Amino acid sequence: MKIVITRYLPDDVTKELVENFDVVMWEKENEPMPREQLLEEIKDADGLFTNVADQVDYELLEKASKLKVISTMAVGYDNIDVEEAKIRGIVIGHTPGVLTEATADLTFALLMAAGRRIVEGMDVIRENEWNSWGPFFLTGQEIYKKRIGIIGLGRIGLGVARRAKGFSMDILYHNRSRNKEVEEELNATYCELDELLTTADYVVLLAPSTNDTYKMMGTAEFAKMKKSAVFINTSRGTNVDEDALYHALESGEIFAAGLDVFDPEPIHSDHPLLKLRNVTALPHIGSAAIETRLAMARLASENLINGLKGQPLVHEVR
Ligand SMILES: NC(=O)C1=CN([C@@H]2O[C@H](COP(=O)(O)OP(=O)(O)OC[C@H]3O[C@@H](n4cnc5c(N)ncnc54)[C@H](OP(=O)(O)O)[C@@H]3O)[C@@H](O)[C@H]2O)C=CC1
Ligand SMILES: O=CC(=O)O
Repeated sequence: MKIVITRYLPDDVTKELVENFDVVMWEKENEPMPREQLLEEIKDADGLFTNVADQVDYELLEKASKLKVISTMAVGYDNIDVEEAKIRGIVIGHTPGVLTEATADLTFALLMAAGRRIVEGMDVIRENEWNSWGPFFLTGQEIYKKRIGIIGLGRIGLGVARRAKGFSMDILYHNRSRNKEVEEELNATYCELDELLTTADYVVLLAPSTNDTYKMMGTAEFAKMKKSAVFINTSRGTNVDEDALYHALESGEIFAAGLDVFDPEPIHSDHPLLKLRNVTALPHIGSAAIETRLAMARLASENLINGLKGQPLVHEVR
């Protein structure tokens, strides 16, 4: 059987794949296999090892007449046309859990960086704008004992909430359904989105990208937030109306934003949001800790091997 791997992966990750299958692997780690090549290679492939940046869409699936398993090295799978794959009997694997803590770390790092203007501080030094200590120079927002509102308190949201508890923060969350265990463990309070937006000092978005969450943060939502509030998005860029966010940040409707995800990705240095000093932006590195990425790659590999051997995947997208 043939498998296609769309990024270079180290030998210890691919060892078992190479022993079991004919492997076509793109030679670069940080650049995608060109779309034309992927569309060609997929024609006689049984398995695909992919990630958040490849579009596994109708066009690709139409060409993939032998494809049996799609394994993504990610928890989110909004880049895959799941419905179309299911119609074709293709199973899909993903990597929940192993990336939870690293992504929660990065989310909290962004929260602290945006709230306390950390990157802006470094820019000030680099640009020789540090003249003296000033009473209100680079003043940000406190974090300790402030209120955090988490939209989408699942695995990663829970990790963020646990970190917030360490900072004695008051924790609000909004999901479609309540999680009583989390409420007990963290003394977290469930509330409607409106209450979360109007009262939280830090609004953290961690819901998946779905039809329901598409641009769920827009003009009306940012207008409800406090002027001193900080918005953090480590979910997906599609969940946010970026024009509305730009306006809210530029006009001072909200204090700052910390963003790891954009729509589309990658963004370039001329992106309007990057012109704002109150934006801390990262290139989609939520799970980018070395141990985490290795665990994700190994899990994605296991999913692929199991699927092609006709065994249950460790984590199947249902
Ligand atoms: N920046 C990065 O590098 C990374 C980003 N991610 C993103 O984080 C997302 C979350 O991952 P993870 O925590 O593992 O996923 P989970 O499925 O564990 O959590 C998602 C949570 O979102 C809630 N949710 C779903 N739909 C809505 C909605 N319409 N409104 C409010 N809440 C909603 C769900 O609760 P309920 O069903 O009750 O609504 C659930 O608790 C991923 O889908 C991915 O997009 C993940 C890893 C790394
Ligand atoms: O964005 C990353 C993911 O794992 O989902």
